[in-house]
Amino acid sequence: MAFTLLHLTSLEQPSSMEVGLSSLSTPHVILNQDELKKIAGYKAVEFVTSGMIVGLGTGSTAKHAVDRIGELMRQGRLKNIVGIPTSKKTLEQAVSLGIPVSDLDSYSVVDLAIDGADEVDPYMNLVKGRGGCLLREKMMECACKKFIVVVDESKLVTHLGRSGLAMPVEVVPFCWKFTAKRLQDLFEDCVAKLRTVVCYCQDGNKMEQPFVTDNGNYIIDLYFKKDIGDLNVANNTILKLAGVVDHGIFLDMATTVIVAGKLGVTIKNK
Ligand SMILES: O=C(CO)[C@H](O)[C@H](O)COP(=O)(O)O
Repeated sequence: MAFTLLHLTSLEQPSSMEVGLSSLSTPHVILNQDELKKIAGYKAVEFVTSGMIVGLGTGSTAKHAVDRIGELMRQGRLKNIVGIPTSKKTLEQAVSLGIPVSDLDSYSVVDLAIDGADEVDPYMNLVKGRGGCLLREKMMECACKKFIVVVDESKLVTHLGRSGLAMPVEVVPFCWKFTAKRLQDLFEDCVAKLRTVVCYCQDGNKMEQPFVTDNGNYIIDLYFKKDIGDLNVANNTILKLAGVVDHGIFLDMATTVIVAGKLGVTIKNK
């Protein structure tokens, strides 16, 4: 794997960030997490060239990349792009920006995908799906020649699953409690929880409902108290369980990881 460290000031910056970045020459300027996400997202778009089929990821970091593609298309600096969105939300964003969109049925090979991640380990393995779009993301990212992951430095971990945060698994709604129990039993000291969202009823009362993915499925979030061990074993064991559609462990898929941190941008290639 090769590393490149760029200083933030060496990036071509969006106008809205000019104030924050031009003052980077002054010590002690601290960029917030969203500014770092934007820097990573914009940097990835430098790898997009006219005529490409581009996988459009989902989440607050990927959103910046999609915005930037739209901006460059409006300016005529990128032409003939076709976007393959990984969620209904990204589809809406792309359409609103005037980016032509299609799907994997029409384009089974994607030139380049840009997407965020929840965790990135030193081998460029990922946890994805805390935004709930892991299945479409995995389908698209399996089909792409290059997969650029864009993150701020808070997403870097030494080992996936140790953060104490969720490892998402998409399951069919049918007997989801049964599947959740079986998932929990696969690992020592693991807690499986159905992901829910709070809705407001007409009478103003709050109600908790299962989070439903774009594919009509539920998400079971796994929380590990102990190391999940060999990632390939975890990957296969979870996938084998009937009722599981897919999970958020993305092994050996990223070809480039762009990390925006307080000291600069790191680009890591496979
Ligand atoms: O996998 C994802 C959505 O399913 C996102 O890429 C991941 O959750 C990172 O999101 P963000 O960029 O908002 O931190």
